Amino acid sequence: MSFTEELRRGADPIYQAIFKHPFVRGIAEGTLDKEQLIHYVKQDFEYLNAYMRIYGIAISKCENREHIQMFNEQIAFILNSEIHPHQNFCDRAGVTYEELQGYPLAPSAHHYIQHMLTSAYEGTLEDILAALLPCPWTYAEIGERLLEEVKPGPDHPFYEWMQFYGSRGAGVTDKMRVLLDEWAGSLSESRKLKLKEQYDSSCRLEYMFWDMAYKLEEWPV
Ligand SMILES: Cc1ncc(CN)c(N)n1
Repeated sequence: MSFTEELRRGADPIYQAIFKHPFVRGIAEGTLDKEQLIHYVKQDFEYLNAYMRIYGIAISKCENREHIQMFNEQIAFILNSEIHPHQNFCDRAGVTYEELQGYPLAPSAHHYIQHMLTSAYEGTLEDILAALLPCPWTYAEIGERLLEEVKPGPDHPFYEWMQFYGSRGAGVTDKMRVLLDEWAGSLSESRKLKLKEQYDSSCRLEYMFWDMAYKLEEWPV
């Protein structure tokens, strides 16, 4: 079993909890409230901004152009393509995308971003990949499962969202996995354990991000 297969297997209980989360079920059933969609997009716009900055930090640690190009392509993907699922939620909520931009982070989004930033500033490229990987991996699996289960037509309120994440194949997930498996091959068991902690924390924070959007989480004071 490859290192990233081990990571995925170890985090399976978290993946299963994500698949059952009421926000994810609400996408499948088309039952999310306007406020929940708006809260998600406000937070995810900032999350993806941070994610691109972390790619930038990763680029600063790359030793060759092939790896720089990979991270660069992923920044372009977020800027040019990952606006579509946000637009789907905005259309359903009856708001413009622009009016949901520039809001402060809610606690769980803040925690997730700080976790990735710590990996990026204190760690190596392996640490960064381990912390970043659950983002594309969980969404690809959610999208594939929802397409398979719901078989949505264009009249489903979240048709574009499901198509976007469910029909891209493994894409960026596979690219990151190939690199992480290659690099992990020469690491000690204790370093691999540290990477597993990075990965598991991001999986848990993916769950918390959905929960934050569903419950309209804000700072209590
Ligand atoms: C929190 C989060 N995680 C993952 C993704 C999918 N790139 C996202 N848009 N937002």
